[in-house]
Amino acid sequence: MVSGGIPSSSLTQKADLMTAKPRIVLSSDHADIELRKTIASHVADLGWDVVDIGPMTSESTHYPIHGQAAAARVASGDCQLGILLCGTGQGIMMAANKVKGIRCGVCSDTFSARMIREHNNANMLSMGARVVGEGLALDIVDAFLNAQFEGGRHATRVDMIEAD
Ligand SMILES: O=C[C@H](O)[C@H](O)[C@H](O)COP(=O)(O)O
Repeated sequence: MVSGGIPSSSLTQKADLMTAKPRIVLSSDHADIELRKTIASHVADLGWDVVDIGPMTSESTHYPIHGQAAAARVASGDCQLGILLCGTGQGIMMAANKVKGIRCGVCSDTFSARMIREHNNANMLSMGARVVGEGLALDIVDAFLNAQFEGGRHATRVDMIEAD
């Protein structure tokens, strides 16, 4: 079927793009998979397409595996943003930041969560599941998701981070 010279398949693809939800990847180690599931539900309620790559059990695991797997989803463009959890948020953040194109910060407060996007154009947020409680974690997530990169002088600095 052709409408106005444009194949209907193209129109469908365009409509899909216009209605597509932004996608976010979540991962953690074993420190608190329940908090990760709570965050996943919260972020889905905010309208995000949530890709929760686990782990799905609390069996002891290694945070570099999960941090780098999630980071790869962001670096590839499959997901726009990512949220990570481990005991402190530190180890999984370090692992994620080894992936080129990833700017991940650990946050225990909402001000930092806003600023890592406004100034640092962070594309991943990490939190310590043994540091923050559920209420604060959700506030931190909201602050991160609601903030926008300001560009300008901050873009110059982020470009310096990204330079080889
Ligand atoms: O930065 C590392 C994270 O906090 C880990 O979640 C933590 O080291 C795991 O410790 P454990 O194996 O004693 O649960």
